Amino acid sequence: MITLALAGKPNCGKSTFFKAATMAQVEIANYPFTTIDANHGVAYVRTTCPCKELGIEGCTQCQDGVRFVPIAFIDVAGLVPDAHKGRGLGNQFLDNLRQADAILHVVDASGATDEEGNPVDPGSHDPREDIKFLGVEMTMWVHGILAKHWPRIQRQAQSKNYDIHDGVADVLAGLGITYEDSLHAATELGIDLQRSEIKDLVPFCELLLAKNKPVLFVANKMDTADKALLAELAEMDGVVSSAAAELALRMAADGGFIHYIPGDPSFTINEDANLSAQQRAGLEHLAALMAEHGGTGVQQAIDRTVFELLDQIVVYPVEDERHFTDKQGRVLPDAFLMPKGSTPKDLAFRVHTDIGEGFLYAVDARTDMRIKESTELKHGDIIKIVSAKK
Ligand SMILES: Nc1nc2c(ncn2[C@@H]2O[C@H](COP(=O)(O)OP(=O)(O)OP(=O)(O)O)[C@@H](O)[C@H]2O)c(=O)[nH]1
Ligand SMILES: [Mg+2]
Repeated sequence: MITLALAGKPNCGKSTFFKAATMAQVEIANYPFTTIDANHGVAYVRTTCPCKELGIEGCTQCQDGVRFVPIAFIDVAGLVPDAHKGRGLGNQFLDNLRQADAILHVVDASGATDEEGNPVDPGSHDPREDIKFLGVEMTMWVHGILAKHWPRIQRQAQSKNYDIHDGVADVLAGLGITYEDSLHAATELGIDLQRSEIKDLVPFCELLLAKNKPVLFVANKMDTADKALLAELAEMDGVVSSAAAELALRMAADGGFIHYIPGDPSFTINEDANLSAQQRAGLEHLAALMAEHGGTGVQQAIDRTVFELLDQIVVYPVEDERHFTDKQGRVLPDAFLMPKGSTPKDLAFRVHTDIGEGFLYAVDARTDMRIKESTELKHGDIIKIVSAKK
């Protein structure tokens, strides 16, 4: 499963974002290091369910044609500058980022927390200062891991059957870094690792990370941020969000007060909702905020990370290609996230190793035509796999 992690300095709203996205019970408070042990949960990527477009009745897998595909989500303890040297609560939290395919870097755009995450008057800290540090911490953490092993790797790489890139891949495998990643990064930088001193390998580590842990910048607390500053942050190719607003909306929807599908630009108040004047005013305030920004940004941040940074598509395997169902008659029962460039055979293996091994051919359910095993699947494809193994 695709795994995303939330990272950033303490008190910027990571757990609020996590709670809104997963509806898990987690601790949220206005002081640094509220979260110590990482929270793990399930969040969802939003996509359009093909059932509407195809006019298929009886889909129970989507809400009004909006389909949510699960991903794993991790909320990590706050990081402070020099965390890689053990500052703050140390670098063990960087370790939690290992499992993540991509990172959402949450920044408190309201400037209401200093660089250590302590509450300060809104606007008294410049959030632009918080943007760079995560990349620096992550790079220096990877550099630290490599440094620990560097003399041994260089020594071993003098032997014939052990290349220096094998050494890099061995110690950084936990981060998903491979032999090819190391080779490509060294080639791109024009460096010979065998002759490099570890102190000169910071750009190498930075490049390895850029390729393996893409980061989306999330300017959170937009509800209390300075408008001009927010516009500037939005220009930096990130997503502007209010995790607190999203959490309030999801709780209100859960309580039956409003109709809101996560990621929608607006919501409607249910007519029979018994709301106090204060609750109604709160919802009106949220509606105005969403109208200004086109939504709360929480779902948008997750979707952009998965579809743009990680280049995923959603594919629907079915067993009955005429009715778009499984054998039990359930409409579009599964939705799989797969990297762009995946083929029907990759999908077969994703369904089950046996199905992959017995792969015979695939049928595009929309056209009812056979497709080649090497055909590149498209976002929204509905595919029947025919396999010798059942
Ligand atoms: N105004 C506003 N406040 C927010 C928003 N998101 C979170 N907060 C507040 O920011 C404070 C910190 O929120 P948390 O979610 O605990 O932050 P965190 O990043 O998990 O903090 P640590 O676990 O300490 O690293 C709380 O008082 C939240 O209510 C937001 O979108 N807008
Ligand atoms: Mg937290």
